[in-house]
Amino acid sequence: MTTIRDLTYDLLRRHGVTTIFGNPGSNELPFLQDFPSDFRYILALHEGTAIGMADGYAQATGRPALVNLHSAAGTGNAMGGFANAWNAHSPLVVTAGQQIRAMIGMEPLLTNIDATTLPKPLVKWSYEPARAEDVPLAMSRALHLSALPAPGPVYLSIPYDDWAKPAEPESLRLLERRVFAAGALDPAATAALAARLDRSAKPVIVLGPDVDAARANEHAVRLAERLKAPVWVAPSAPRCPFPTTHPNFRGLLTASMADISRLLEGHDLVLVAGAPVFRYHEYVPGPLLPPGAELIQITCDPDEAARAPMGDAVVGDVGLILAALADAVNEAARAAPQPREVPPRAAPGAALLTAERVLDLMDELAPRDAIYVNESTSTIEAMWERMRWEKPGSYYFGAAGGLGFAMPAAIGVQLAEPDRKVIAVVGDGSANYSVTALWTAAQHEVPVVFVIMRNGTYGALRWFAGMLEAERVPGLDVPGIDFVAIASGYGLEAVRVETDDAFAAAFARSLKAGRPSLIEVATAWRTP
Ligand SMILES: Cc1ncc(Cn2c(C)c(CCOP(=O)(O)OP(=O)(O)O)sc2=O)c(N)n1
Ligand SMILES: [Ca+2]
Repeated sequence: MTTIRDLTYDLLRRHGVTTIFGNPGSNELPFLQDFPSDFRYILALHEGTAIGMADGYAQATGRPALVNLHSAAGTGNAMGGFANAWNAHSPLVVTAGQQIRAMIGMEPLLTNIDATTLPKPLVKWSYEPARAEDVPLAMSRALHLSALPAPGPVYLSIPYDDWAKPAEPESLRLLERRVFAAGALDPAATAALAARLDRSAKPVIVLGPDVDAARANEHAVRLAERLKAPVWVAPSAPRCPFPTTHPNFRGLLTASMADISRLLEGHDLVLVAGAPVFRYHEYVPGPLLPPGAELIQITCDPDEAARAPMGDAVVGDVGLILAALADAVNEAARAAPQPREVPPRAAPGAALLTAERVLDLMDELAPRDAIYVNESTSTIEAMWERMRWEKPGSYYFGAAGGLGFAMPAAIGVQLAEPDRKVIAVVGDGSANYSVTALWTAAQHEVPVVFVIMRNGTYGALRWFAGMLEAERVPGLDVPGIDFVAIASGYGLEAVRVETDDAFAAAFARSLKAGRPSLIEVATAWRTP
């Protein structure tokens, strides 16, 4: 007899989902029992870590990742991770164990009350099957839906007595299903779009995370080079869609209406690909576009297209559309953009290391194809100015700005990219939100280099307090945290450094160690 559990694991195998991230409770044990030897379970000590690892893994593999949480409490602990995954278009299948069907009505302990409401609106679909026999179809639907455009997290609440029930023979058909999304523009639409770009006197390209998710960076380069157009990265960037060393690269757009229009001033056509229009952050009112500018957005997300406050939009496969446009546009007659001004390397030997000096040392010492998972929130701008990211999948940041992403996501990314070095750059405030990730890294020997930038304060909030003229705000300092002791407590090798030579030596050691390690580096706080 094929049980619901047997068929579910077969479905997961067919989708290549053989890694399960999770933190179990009694409701989850029947799903996990007789755990198949061709699967691996990555235990997180907190559900925020579990979903963060799954998010990093899903984004780096480009395939659905499964995270199994404990009923309502586990789901609640993961909600910050849902926010990041939702904004990142991350294909996550999140399951939570539900109480036994015979008791749910009495709401005993561990009942996930109104389970499907809990994760909304941060999921594409949320479901608790009416019958045990419906679980395989629900899992099949969840796996397909999480990956179909726009990708995103889905949630299943499954009563724990369902797993041992027999699967209906007809549900075995689910194993054969293949679901593909089309998504290229028809030739006429491509030609019309290309013609509009060719007619533009001064086009500019703004790229978002879905270009990197589609691994379409090279098509964006070809299009920018043929159009001889400068390229900005869309604001609040959770990924790097264009080589920062390319002469057309201009940098990360500041995340306010007024600043974006100022930076794009003089352009008559703004082509946005793979990003919402726009993921603003600070409120600095101003024109949504510079005078005389038109905007065209290419997005995989119908809602992004529908909610944009200006311009035209095309919904489709971002990679296919960029590739077709790069083939269709003419070689522009104008001069190619001149390379941007890159800040000089920070001076060595300062009494207290500047963040810029740490970033420069990492950029110089790390392999060129290293991957940075960032949560040092006051140094984002400096990273985009200084770091040389050239390959797809070189940078990740929590897409909803929800802290607690980087440390676990770095583990997920490293599991997905064993041949590239993953470096988590985390502020001494952010490092506390999913600090349990250090234990999982140690237990599974995932060789992430965790760099904790210790400036003793919530730096980004200090900047915001200034911008918002919010004076005399409490709770902005985080002094006296000993990350070396914390890391050692979780079984991780760790070192504290105060000088650039000591940092360089420790960082070089960590890069070669082949096992996880943490470096706590004291940096001078300064307003970005
Ligand atoms: C889950 C969560 N809680 C709180 C915040 C608010 N927050 C907080 C608390 C920040 C300070 C982070 O400080 P840090 O030490 O990690 O980095 P910097 O000192 O470089 O800013 S930035 C920010 O948006 C958040 N984004 N996400
Ligand atoms: Ca800090």
